[in-house]
Amino acid sequence: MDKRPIIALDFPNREAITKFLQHFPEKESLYVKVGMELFYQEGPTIVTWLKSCGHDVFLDLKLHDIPNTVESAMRGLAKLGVAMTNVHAAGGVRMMSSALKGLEEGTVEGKRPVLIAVTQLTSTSEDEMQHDQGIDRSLENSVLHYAKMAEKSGLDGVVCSALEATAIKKQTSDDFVCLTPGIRPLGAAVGDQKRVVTPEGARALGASYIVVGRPITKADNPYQAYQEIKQEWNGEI
Ligand SMILES: O=C(O)c1cc(=O)[nH]c(=O)n1[C@@H]1O[C@H](COP(=O)(O)O)[C@@H](O)[C@H]1O
Repeated sequence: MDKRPIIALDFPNREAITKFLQHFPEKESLYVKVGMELFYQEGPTIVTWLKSCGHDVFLDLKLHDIPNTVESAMRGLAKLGVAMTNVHAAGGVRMMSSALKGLEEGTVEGKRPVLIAVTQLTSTSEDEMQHDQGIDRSLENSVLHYAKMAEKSGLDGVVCSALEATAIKKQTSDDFVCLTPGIRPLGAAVGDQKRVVTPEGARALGASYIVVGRPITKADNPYQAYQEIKQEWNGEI
C-alpha cells in the first residue's frame, strides 16, 4: 500500500498543472496520474517534466488494441521511466502478455513499471455492464474474471473499485495490486462515478492504491483536501 493518494492530473495542459501544483509545497514528492486528456495534448515531455519535479508518475493510457500494436507501444512507453502504467483487461490474455513483454524489453534502466489492467470502469454500474456489454454475470464476477486473466498474463494487478478489492485479494496472490479510483470522501460530489468508496473504506477493503481526481483538483484548497484524504487513507483520522 502506497501512503500517498495518487492525484489524477486531469487537466488540459502543462500551464493548468503548474497552476494546480502551486498549491502544494515545492519539495513534496507526489504520486500523480497522467491520463489521456493531458498526454494527448502535451505528449511524453509532460512525464519527463513531472519526474524532474520529483514526482512519481502513473501513466494511465488504458491501451486496448491487437497484441502486436500494444507490445510495440509499451516498448516505447517503457523508456519514459514511469512508475506504473495500464491496459484494458478486455484486450485478453494474449494482449496483456504482449504488453508485459513490450514493457520488459523496453525498460532500459531501473525497474520495470508496474503493469495493471482495467477491469470494469468505476463509472460502470452492473445494469450498464449487463446491457451495454452483454455480459450475463454479476459485476463482481466480471471484475474477478478479469483479475484472474490479468494474473494469468503475468500482470502485477488490476484497476477496480475498492468494492471488489476484498474478493480479488482472496483469489489472487498476496502482492497482487488493486488500484482503486472512484474515491469520494463523505459528502463529495460523485459526478460520473458509480462504484464509489471513501478513502477509509478503501483501506478497510484492502485497496493497494487510491486514485483521486476531482475531490482534490476541484477543491477550494487542493492541498488541504489532499492532506485530509491522505490522513483518512492512512487511518490517521
Ligand atoms: O484507470 C483509471 O485510472 C481509472 C479507471 C477507472 O475504472 N475509473 C477511473 O475513474 N479511472 C481514472 O481515475 C480518475 C478518477 O477521477 P475522479 O473521478 O475525478 O476522482 C480519472 O482520471 C479516471 O480516468
